[in-house]
Amino acid sequence: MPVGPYQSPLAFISDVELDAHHAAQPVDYQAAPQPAGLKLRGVEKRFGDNLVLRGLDLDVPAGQFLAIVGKSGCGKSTLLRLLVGLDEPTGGRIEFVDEEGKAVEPNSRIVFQEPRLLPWFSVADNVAVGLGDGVPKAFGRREAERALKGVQLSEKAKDWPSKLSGGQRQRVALARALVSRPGLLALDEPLGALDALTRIGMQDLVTDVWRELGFTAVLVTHDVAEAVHLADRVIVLDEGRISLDLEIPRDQPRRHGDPVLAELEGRLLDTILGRT
Ligand SMILES: Nc1ncnc2c1ncn2[C@@H]1O[C@H](COP(=O)(O)OP(=O)(O)OP(=O)(O)O)[C@@H](O)[C@H]1O
Repeated sequence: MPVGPYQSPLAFISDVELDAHHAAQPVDYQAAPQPAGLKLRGVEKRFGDNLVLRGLDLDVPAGQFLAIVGKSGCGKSTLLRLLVGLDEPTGGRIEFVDEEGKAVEPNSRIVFQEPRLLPWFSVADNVAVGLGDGVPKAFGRREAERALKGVQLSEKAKDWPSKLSGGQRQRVALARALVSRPGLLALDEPLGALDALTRIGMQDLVTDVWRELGFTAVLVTHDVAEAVHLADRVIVLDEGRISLDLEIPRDQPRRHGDPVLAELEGRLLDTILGRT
């Protein structure tokens, strides 16, 4: 990604879309977080001749944890980008609703597979970037500390990102997304680059922050076990359509290897691989 010598540090983030996305959304940071549910009607996305999403209808209640799985190239990231406003549908509409079904303006954030931290900012300043421009410094510092505490990384606030492990960097990226108390959090394979044990720890952390903060979460993952472990509901995308919509029970603690969850994982895999 080319970064010219005279660009401001924040221009780098604009290049990776993040800040452009944040800057586009004026947010009242003092307001209580308001989970934003989703209402998709006939959502279509076309890139030239390539019709990637073919008229999706989907209702996601405010506060739900939805996971999207499917073969590589089926349109998962494309859908996620539409949900957070990084791109626009070429047909249909996406509406955001509160818990009573009333229309709301969502405060949405996204976490990518790569943490995309600014190497010349401290960990705390990287988190404060998530508040956008124009917030008072003391407020930014306080909120960054709060968000870092939420991802159990308070002791690293003053460090440079280069001193952190991959898992810690991804926790900073999560804190940067959460610092503005989003109503909708999109997660695009956020744990995909982590080793297996770090990944399990991060899965538990994501569950904890989701429970505590109450935002609507939409996770894209290649890992059906991860989808089943984290989400209330998993949808399978296949050639631009939803081929399975599966509710995942939360009536007992979720353990890796649980036979009920394993059966659901099997159904998801069979659907993705066309074995049904
Ligand atoms: N900006 C773009 N311009 C043109 N085509 C695009 C663009 N973004 C995505 N596509 C195409 O849309 C289709 C779906 O891509 P997308 O990244 O959404 O798939 P995915 O399911 O997330 O894949 P993966 O699991 O490999 O990440 C692909 O055919 C891709 O080439």
